[in-house]
Amino acid sequence: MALLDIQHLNVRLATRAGMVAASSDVNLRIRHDERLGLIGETGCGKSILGHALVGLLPENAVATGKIIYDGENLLAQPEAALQNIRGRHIAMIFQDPHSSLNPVLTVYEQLMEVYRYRLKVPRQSIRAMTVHLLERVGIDAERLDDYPHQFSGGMLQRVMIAMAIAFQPRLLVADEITKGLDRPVKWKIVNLIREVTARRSMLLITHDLQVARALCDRIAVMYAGEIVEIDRTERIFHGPAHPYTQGLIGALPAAGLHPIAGQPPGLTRLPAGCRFHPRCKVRERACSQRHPQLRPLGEDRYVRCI
Ligand SMILES: Nc1ncnc2c1ncn2[C@@H]1O[C@H](COP(=O)(O)OP(=O)(O)OP(=O)(O)O)[C@@H](O)[C@H]1O
Ligand code: NI
Repeated sequence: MALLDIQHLNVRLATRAGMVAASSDVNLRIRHDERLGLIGETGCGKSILGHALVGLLPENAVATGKIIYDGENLLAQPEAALQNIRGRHIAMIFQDPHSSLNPVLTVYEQLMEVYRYRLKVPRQSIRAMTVHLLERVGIDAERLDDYPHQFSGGMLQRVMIAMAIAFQPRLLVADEITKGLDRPVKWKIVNLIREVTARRSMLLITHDLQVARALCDRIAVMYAGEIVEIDRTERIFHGPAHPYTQGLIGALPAAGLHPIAGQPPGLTRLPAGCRFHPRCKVRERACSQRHPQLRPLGEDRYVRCI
């Protein structure tokens, strides 16, 4: 059985411009001890999907379908139950440390807040636990009383990782955690993520296909709110089945940097038929008429193409 089973998830966001279809009939399983990548162009709904898993959707969101964890549908749980799951079972590493950390608190004070909120233990033990936690992510104990602005981007990302693993969650949702980092720092963070996810599951949301390749067992490709392909990582890179995935791989430097022509559709006005057909190089007449389903294409392989 999967650790997390997303079934027929639809997320709609009410905006002035109309309803944004951020997730459309998403079916996705995250297995035990698996790192699953989620890739796709900007605005295709990756972060909204990630937030749905931790019960942190924006107020204007309406979600239907099921997110099954431990036999329970998270979408049907009251906030109190979700608070118990968040952090302890499913934790998110947020995109931007600068906006997620409080600038007027030292790193120790922020981590203490994280612990104090959950555990009724004396201050002394919290200090020791915090030192231990920071050591796990490669930060010296002597930096404990520094403020966020005294840390580099890579070090702040380590603090964010520490906060996310503080309660040993079974699933980490990591959203663009290497964004904006210099190359060497980025690969150090990748190695740290590999270490801290050695015996847990992760959904890794990223634009960086090389990072996804280095970390993930399987990759799900999202386009205009839909999953269009799921496969084992190496097959995604060596023999992608969906023309959109082929386009993403073809846009990599190693493949000659050929971007996919055109833009993704706005999520308030989706094209009929296959959502990718206006940009697809191999489209046929039926592609503008029939909306393809995600269908199995061999073991562990799914594609949404006619
Ligand atoms: N709070 C919100 N209210 C209304 N629309 C939103 C809200 N948050 C996101 N959206 C819209 O939902 C869609 C999906 O956004 P999301 O942030 O999930 O995309 P993404 O794939 O994570 O993009 P990126 O790669 O740029 O982070 C976008 O069209 C976005 O404009
Ligand atoms: Ni995002």
